[in-house]
Amino acid sequence: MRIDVVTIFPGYLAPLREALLGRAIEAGLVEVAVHDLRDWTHDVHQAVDDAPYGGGPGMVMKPQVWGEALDAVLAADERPARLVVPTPAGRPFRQSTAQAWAGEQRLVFACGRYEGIDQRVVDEAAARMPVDEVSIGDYVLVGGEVAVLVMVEAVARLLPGVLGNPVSAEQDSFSDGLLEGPAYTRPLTWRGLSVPEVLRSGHHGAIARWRRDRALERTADRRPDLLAALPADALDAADRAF
Ligand SMILES: Nc1cc(-c2ccc3ccn(Cc4ccccn4)c3c2)[nH]n1
Repeated sequence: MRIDVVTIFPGYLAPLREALLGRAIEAGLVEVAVHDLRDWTHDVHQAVDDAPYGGGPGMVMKPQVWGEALDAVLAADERPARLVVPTPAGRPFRQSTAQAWAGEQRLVFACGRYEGIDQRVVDEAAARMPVDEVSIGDYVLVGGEVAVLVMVEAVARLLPGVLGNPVSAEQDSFSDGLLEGPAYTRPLTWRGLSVPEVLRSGHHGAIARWRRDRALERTADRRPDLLAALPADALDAADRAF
């Protein structure tokens, strides 16, 4: 997969080159290119924003600069691309979104700032490629860069070879519709707190049942919406007894 990010703050994307994802890039499992939007300005002030038509607070990012930038970035590789535009007004980005995007050959992320990007950039792009306007949560950030870091990590970890132990991607929180339960490691007792006995019993059936019960308990407590959204056949009799 090739990932391109266009932003006026390229430095914000430096963390993509760290740790697990950095190693995946070095291993050639994923390519990442970060581009400075200002490279496609032509005025001395390198203007990327202007006042909003219709008035209102803040500034809007200019369509001409974005149009030239996206044309150039898309032309740099023949693989078909999906354009992703983070915005507070987007459809929710979920694990299912990450799973769908993990199958793409190419993702191009457009990081807005100010009050966002002129809508015509999205509308014009949508005439020639798939475009997703997505939100990573119900809170307002200052720009799209942090959202891109979140989404790139969620997608990249699903790519073959990126995670050391691929099984864990399948056993993700949300992959079975429930939150993950508590996890423990050594020491057996820490500050007077011990590890639940069952986890040391060696009884794999009992351990699986205990873990499922803790996941159900936590989901009911913290995300009842997820529980309500489970398909009817997702809970077996033992689950219902819980
Ligand atoms: N889940 C999300 C995504 C964002 C996000 C993504 C991109 C941009 C580009 C600019 N802003 C600031 C801004 C503030 C007010 C209204 C519009 N935009 C962004 C915010 N916030 N929260």
